[in-house]
Amino acid sequence: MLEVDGLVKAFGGFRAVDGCTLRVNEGEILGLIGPNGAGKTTLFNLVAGALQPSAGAIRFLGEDVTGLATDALFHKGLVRTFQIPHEFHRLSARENLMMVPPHQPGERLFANWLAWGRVQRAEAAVRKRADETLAFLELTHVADERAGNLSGGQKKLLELGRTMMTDARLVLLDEPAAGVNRTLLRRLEDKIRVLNRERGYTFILIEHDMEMIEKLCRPVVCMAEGKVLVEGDFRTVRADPRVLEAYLGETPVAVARNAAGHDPAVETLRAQALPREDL
Ligand SMILES: Nc1ncnc2c1ncn2[C@@H]1O[C@H](COP(=O)(O)OP(=O)(O)OP(=O)(O)O)[C@@H](O)[C@H]1O
Repeated sequence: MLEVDGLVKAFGGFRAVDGCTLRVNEGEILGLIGPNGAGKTTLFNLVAGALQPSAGAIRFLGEDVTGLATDALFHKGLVRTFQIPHEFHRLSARENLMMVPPHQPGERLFANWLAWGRVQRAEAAVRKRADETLAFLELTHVADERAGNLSGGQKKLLELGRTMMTDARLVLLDEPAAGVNRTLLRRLEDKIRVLNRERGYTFILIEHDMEMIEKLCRPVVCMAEGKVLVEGDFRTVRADPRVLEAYLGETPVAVARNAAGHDPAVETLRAQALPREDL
């Protein structure tokens, strides 16, 4: 579904993405992990058309989409969510969803005068889809609430809902678990799973929450220094010494020594870098 080949993004002399090659097959939930600064979000920005690559190629559904802008990709079914939700905070949750579908007839002044009935029918259809989306996400009770007043988890669910207002094929989720409480996190995981299994969405998910990665993602790709370091199922990636080395910035020998308990500082670092003993 998505083929990324030798992708590079340079900021001045620094390569945030440095020859990244990656495949995503239809139906997968691919987990993208890696230490801070590995280039994950920059890769998302390149794939979603928010940044122009310095080199390399991106193909989506067999078509070369390198350098296409976000809205062109959106129309092809490639959409993304943000680490920090981008809601219109003064609009209600429902209105936020209703804003998503492009080219609504009511957006054109003359259509409002000349084809009032058509505008009304189109708006009713979008409203129905928004209400179905809110029901799916179990957010009906906050449909009329200002989006700015929603909790962090509800905003993340609403972000997911925005992707459901389009005919998305590939959804890029940037840290969906960040700032979400445990209860809403379980719901978010369930909804991602249902969208994947029952509605045919393919996902790439950037996440530092290894529990979520383990539950949802196959395959898992670990990036470091702008490149794919290791790819495989969660257990394989977790067991790979290069992954621990990338997270801790240690040589394999030092990691092995510290794993034997010689340096309590590294144990602390490991606990901080890799929450809940996951890696
Ligand atoms: N616009 C920019 N200009 C200069 N450097 C940038 C820019 N955007 C990102 N970088 C740098 O590129 C590197 C990769 O950043 P990126 O945000 O892609 O990493 P990440 O893997 O998503 O990290 P995190 O897990 O912390 O979100 C970082 O060193 C970052 O400072």
